[in-house]
Amino acid sequence: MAPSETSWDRIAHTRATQKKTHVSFPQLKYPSLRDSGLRDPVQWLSGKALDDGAEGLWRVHDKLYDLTSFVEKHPGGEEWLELTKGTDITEAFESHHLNPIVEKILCKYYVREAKTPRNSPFTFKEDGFYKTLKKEVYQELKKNQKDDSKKTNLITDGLFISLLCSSAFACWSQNYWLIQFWYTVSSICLALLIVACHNFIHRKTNWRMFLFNMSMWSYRDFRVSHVLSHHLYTNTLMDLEISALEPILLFNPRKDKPLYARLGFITEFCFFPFIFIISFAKRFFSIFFREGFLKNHYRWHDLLGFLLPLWMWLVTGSPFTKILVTWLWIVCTGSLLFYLIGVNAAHHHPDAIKDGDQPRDETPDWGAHQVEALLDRKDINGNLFTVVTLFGEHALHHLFPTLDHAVLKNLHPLFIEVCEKYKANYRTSTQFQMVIGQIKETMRTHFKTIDN
Ligand code: HEM
Repeated sequence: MAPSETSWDRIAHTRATQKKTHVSFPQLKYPSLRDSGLRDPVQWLSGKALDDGAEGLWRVHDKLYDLTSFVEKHPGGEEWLELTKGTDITEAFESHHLNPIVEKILCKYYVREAKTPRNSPFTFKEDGFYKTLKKEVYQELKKNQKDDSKKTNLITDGLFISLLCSSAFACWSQNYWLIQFWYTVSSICLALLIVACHNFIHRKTNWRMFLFNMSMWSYRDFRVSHVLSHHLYTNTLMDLEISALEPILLFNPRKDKPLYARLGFITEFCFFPFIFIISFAKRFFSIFFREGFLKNHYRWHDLLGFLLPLWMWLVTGSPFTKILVTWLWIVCTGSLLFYLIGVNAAHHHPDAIKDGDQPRDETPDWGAHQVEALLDRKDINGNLFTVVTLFGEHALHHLFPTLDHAVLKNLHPLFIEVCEKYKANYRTSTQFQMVIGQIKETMRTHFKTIDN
């Protein structure tokens, strides 16, 4: 029998304080390296390797595979398998492939059974919500040949060109108000471009994903923090998009949340502007204090962010200081806007399950958990531009991250049908309600039970 509200509150608080297990999933040990060091993607992957029982190989469910000879052949690109060596890739494997042929290919690389239970609460039962939906989506996509993805490409390319033009105008202009105008346009274009690029980062290697680095952040890091962590373990203790912001911003409910964290919806305005630059600095300085970082994690595309000031200088010939100041303003304002869009998009609302809340099931279906951990915004989902630039169609995007955002709306009727069949807890909201929800969520200290 489920514990009453008071007993859940007490149990959850004890688990949260002891930090030995997850609060919502006590069968899992507290993630190694979660609360120490840089809280960056490399550390997250190292901690996961310690906990996953993959024995230096790749784990899928309870089997270990040696994919060394497959890495270069992987149609989705080498990077995914290179990054995840030594970890459990079950969630990534299940959610990134619709075509059942991948399971046959995987069999060829089987080595042995894993010795420990999986370090994840999620299940993928053949007749469960996610696998059923996946099979139906695969059939639906085969029927529906209309390819709208060109529109997403156009939106992304348009934002990139607008960023180049407006940043140059911001340097060219002499009039104070014109400078302010073009700088604002440029910052908005940068923030929206970075969100739009995220559509491409989830997929096989492609040139548009590199545009993400115009922010000074790294798409490679984002592949870990967003694609492999946030998307696969949404709102759990393994979600790096939550732990990386701690202890300044604490989205998971905790009884002992300090006042500064409860006021996170205000303090976030002070540090969101610097996250793009800080992310660049973290990667750059890691070269000097992390063994092997230069060879294993630093790449030529880490320098792409400097193309924007170089472009501004080449086309306008403005003095160095003017270029530097204008560019830094654009990057910092872009960072603020990007993060404000992100934290108000789907997950940070009291109705979305977080670690600490009582789960309906301690071993939930992965897809059902995704639906439970977010709210879709109906006013954003109606238009492709807002979907692409404001993280719209969030539920379907989480469930099928490799599909272009333009395709998702066609899958909605089928998605709702399967949600109803499996009683998945799909909810919608509006952008305004999400902003209010984010404020409440930063202040939330109580643990929700399944009845409230
Ligand atoms: C970390 C785990 C993995 C990730 C994140 C990943 C990611 C991806 C991505 C993004 C694509 C491109 C999908 C598309 O454009 O539609 C892809 C395709 C593919 N991957 Fe993986 N992959 C992973 C592991 C594996 C494994 C273990 C295998 C098999 C041994 C595999 C086999 C394939 C195949 C065959 C395709 C082409 C599928 C098709 O075209 O229908 N992947 N993968």
